[in-house]
Amino acid sequence: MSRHQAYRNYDYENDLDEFEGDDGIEDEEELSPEDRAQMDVGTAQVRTALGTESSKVTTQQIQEALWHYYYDIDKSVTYLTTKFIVPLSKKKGARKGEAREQHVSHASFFDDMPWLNVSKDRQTIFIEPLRNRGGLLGGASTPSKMSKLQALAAARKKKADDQKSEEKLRRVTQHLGNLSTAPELPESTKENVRPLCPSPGEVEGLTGAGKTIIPERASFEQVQVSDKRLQDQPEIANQLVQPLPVTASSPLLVATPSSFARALLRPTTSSAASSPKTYSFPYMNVTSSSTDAFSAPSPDDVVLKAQSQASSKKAAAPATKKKADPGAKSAEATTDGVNSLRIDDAPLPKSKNLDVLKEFQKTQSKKSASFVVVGHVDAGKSTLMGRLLLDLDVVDQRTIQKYRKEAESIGKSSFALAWVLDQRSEERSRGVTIDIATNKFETDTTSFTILDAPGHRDFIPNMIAGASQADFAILVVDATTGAFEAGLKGQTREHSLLLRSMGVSRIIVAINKLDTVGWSQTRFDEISQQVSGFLSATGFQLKNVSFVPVSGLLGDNIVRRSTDAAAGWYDGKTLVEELESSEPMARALHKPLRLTISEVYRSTQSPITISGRIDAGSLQAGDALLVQPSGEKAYVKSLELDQEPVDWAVAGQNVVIHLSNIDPIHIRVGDIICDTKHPIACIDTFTVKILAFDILMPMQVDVHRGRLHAAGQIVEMPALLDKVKGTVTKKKPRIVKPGSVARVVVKMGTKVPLEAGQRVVLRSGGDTVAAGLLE
Ligand SMILES: Nc1nc2c(ncn2[C@@H]2O[C@H](COP(=O)(O)OP(=O)(O)OP(=O)(O)O)[C@@H](O)[C@H]2O)c(=O)[nH]1
Repeated sequence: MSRHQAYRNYDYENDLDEFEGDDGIEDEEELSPEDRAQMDVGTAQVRTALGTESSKVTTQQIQEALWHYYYDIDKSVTYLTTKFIVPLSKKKGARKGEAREQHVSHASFFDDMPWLNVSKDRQTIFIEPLRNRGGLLGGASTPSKMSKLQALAAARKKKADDQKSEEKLRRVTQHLGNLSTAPELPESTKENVRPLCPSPGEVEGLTGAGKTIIPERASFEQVQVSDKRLQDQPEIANQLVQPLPVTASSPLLVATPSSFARALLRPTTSSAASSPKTYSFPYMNVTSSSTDAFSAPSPDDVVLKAQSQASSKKAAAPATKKKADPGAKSAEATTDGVNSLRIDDAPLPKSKNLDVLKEFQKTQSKKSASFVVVGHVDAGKSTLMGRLLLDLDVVDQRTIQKYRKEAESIGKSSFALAWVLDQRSEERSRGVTIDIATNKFETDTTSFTILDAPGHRDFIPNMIAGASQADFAILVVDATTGAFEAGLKGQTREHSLLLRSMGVSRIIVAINKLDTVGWSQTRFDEISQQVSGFLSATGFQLKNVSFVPVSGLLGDNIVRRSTDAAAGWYDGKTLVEELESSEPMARALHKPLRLTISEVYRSTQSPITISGRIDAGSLQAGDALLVQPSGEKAYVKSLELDQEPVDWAVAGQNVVIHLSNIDPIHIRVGDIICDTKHPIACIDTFTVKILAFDILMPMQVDVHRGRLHAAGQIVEMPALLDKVKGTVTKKKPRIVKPGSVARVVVKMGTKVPLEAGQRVVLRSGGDTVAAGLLE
């Protein structure tokens, strides 16, 4: 028996309390006789598997591995080998390598290179020259000795040369000291570093005597040597101005500019008349208009500013308030400008600036409600909803005939009604609902949204998504002999638990397929009784639970009363009547906007269209929204309710929103759309008060909230709580048993948009292990 199985079979009520809690928990766990026997057998098996290497590990190490891997011999052997045996041999290998490295020399390094194996007779032999190279033209190797006369002449020449160059250097240094391209600076600022590019003003200021004047639009030929002292000493002047071969008297001889030069350096406007063939560098041709180029807003800035002003009057109000502080205003304007910059150039949608809640109160003629249809696989959920839509004329008979023909062709004629909801080809070919299917219908009093959930256990996450959008639920139970019992052990039970955990309190139990049991009242009563007991144990109040005997396939007691004589014993409400008498949940109209995206797609109205139920708050066309976790802003281009364009929508409504000014990469199913001023936070650790459906311990879990699901881990279990009062009954339990309420801390792999008051479901290994409320 594995330890997990042992946990399941544990007598929690009697024994677990001793096991849990602070006291004595940290003590070493005693092995049971069963564990001890298994440990001994395992140890022997591991030693056999390790063979000669088994001497390298101790019995304690083997037993720790066995305990850790739940007596899995293979895993334990792999662990021991990698941890204790292979590293040793690796280390040995490493030491050998080190030793070898010490003996490696540069010469021996290339030993085995084939191109070094050249036979001796083919190797080049370098022969030393017999005597030193000679002097010029191969003359004597040492220079011949100078005569006394030659030496005297050479010494004089050298002295004269030295004197000449010293004098030259002195004069150049003196004149360099006098030269400056800048006006005299006050002493205090002389140390300051000059900017590399003087401003036009500075250039204009260089007019004092003794300065080389470079007028604002100086051309090569206009550069003149104006320093008198330099003019007096043309030799030095020539040396100084060599890079610009210009003299005061001679005009600069210039070649005709090439067409490339003409294109690149257009003729200067000022000198064009006097010297049309001269060109200036663009940066010397600075005009006041070009220096001011960025002082005024660009045409783009003007357009963006106008758009952002038009988009929201609300935004304009705080801006006017800030008039008193011009500094703050300009800072604000800059921030606004930056914020309004978008890659998408589409104009922002216009807003009618409606008071949405007032509008809602005015037009509240019909209730709107969403319900989720849940139950065990093949209980007949889709068929029941198909029938409902057919009998309410939402779907016409011709469509059903078409479906029937198509379904017949693949041998699934009984699924024709289910195909009204099951639209995917995979769902139709498998005869199984995979994802939530939505549809709408209206009665005299209410506008309903159907959320048809899949029954198969593999698609529980989709069922959770459906339940999170619903005001109430229809639990479909298959009355066929044996099917109900199977369902109660399966998803009838799990779905009910999930509904309760998701905050759904009203359930209509449709006891379906009663045609297969001849409309047996006994069967109906038996099922009603069992389901009542089970639901009340789950936490539902029986006043919120009602039972209707139906046949989805034949349409009895759904929209019309059953005409079957065998069903005459039932005089209660039809399914539709039960739906109409169900009150939708209270709407969080005054809270900040929250909408969980259930679909993202491209539509004719917009490349990014989303749909989902507004959990809280309201929105209208033109509104700015924030998408979390991407943190990107989007705008509501237009809205649809029940496939009709509308100006606004409120909490509780399933809405289609056509978005603009956002890249589709920033939006995914499961993301939250929220108010830009009161955004939902993205967190990676949260505390949740949960009801455990299975044994909980620090473990990996999948966290589900609506369409969002992400990997996480229970990292702490701070307390067990009293189910009714919520008070702490035990601190730091090591495990939480099924049916207990506890406070646990979950750490997520990534940050996700979650906030206090939201309901989450924890799943592990394909099972729902807990559900609860974020604290
Ligand atoms: N006899 C009889 N058969 C029914 C009735 N309702 C549904 N069925 C049959 O039950 C089968 C399953 O029906 P579905 O509507 O696909 O069941 P489901 O609960 O939606 O299935 P999943 O969504 O895949 O869990 C089909 O063959 C239906 O024809 C009914 O009232 N009477």
